[in-house]
Amino acid sequence: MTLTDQALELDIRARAEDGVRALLELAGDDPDRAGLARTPARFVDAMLEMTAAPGDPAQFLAVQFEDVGQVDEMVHLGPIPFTSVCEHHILPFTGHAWVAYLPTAGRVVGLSKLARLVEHYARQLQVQERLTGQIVDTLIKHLDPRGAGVVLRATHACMAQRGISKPDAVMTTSALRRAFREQPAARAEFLSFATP
Ligand SMILES: Nc1nc2c(ncn2[C@@H]2O[C@H](COP(=O)(O)OP(=O)(O)OP(=O)(O)O)[C@@H](O)[C@H]2O)c(=O)[nH]1
Ligand SMILES: [Zn+2]
Repeated sequence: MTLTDQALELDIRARAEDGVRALLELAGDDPDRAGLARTPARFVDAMLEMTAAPGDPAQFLAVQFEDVGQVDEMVHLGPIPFTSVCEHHILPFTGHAWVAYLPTAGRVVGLSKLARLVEHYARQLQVQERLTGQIVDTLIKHLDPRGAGVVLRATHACMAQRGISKPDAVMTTSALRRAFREQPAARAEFLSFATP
C-alpha cells in the first residue's frame, strides 16, 4: 500500500467514525460520554471484521485430492453455522448452511474448505439469495463437479429487532446445479441431508 493509499484509508476511517458519532447523536445519546468514547472506533473495527471475506476460494479450493479412490457418492457437509450481514440494514443474519457436491473423478477437496467457502461469502454485505448462489457457483467453477447444492436457513436481525419484529421467522434458500437440479434422486438425497 502506498503512502497515498494509507492517507486515503485513514481519511475514510475518520469519516466513518464521524458517521457513527452522528448516529449516536441522532439516537439522542452523547458520543462524548465515557461509555461511548471508543464506540465509533469499535464499530468501524467490527464492520471491517464482519465484511473481511477471509481467504481466496481460488487458492484454498485448488488443493484437491486425487488419491481418495473412486468417489461416486455425494459429499455433504452441514449444518455449518454462519453469520453474515444484510446489505439493506447492515444488521446480522445468522443460521446454518448445508453444502454438497457429486465429485468429478480426482476433484475432491478437504472438508474444511467447504466451510471456508461459506465463511468467505458470508463475511461480506449480502442478501441470502446471492450468498447461496455464490457458494454453489464457486464450487462449480473450481471443482467442476457433476452436481452441487447449497441450502441456507437463517434468521435476520432486521426482521427480528425492527420493522415487522418476527424474531423466529426462518428464511430458507437453496441453489441446485447440474445433477442436483436435473436428477430427482440426487435432488431428493441432498434435500434429505439438508434438514435441521
Ligand atoms: N430477499 C431478501 N430480502 C432481505 C434479505 N435481508 C433483508 N431483506 C429484506 O429487504 C427488505 C428491504 O425492504 P425496504 O422496504 O427497502 O426496507 P424497510 O422499509 O426497512 O423494510 P421493512 O423491513 O419491511 O420495514 C426488507 O423486506 C427485508 O426484510 C435477504 O437476504 N433477502
Ligand atoms: Zn435487512
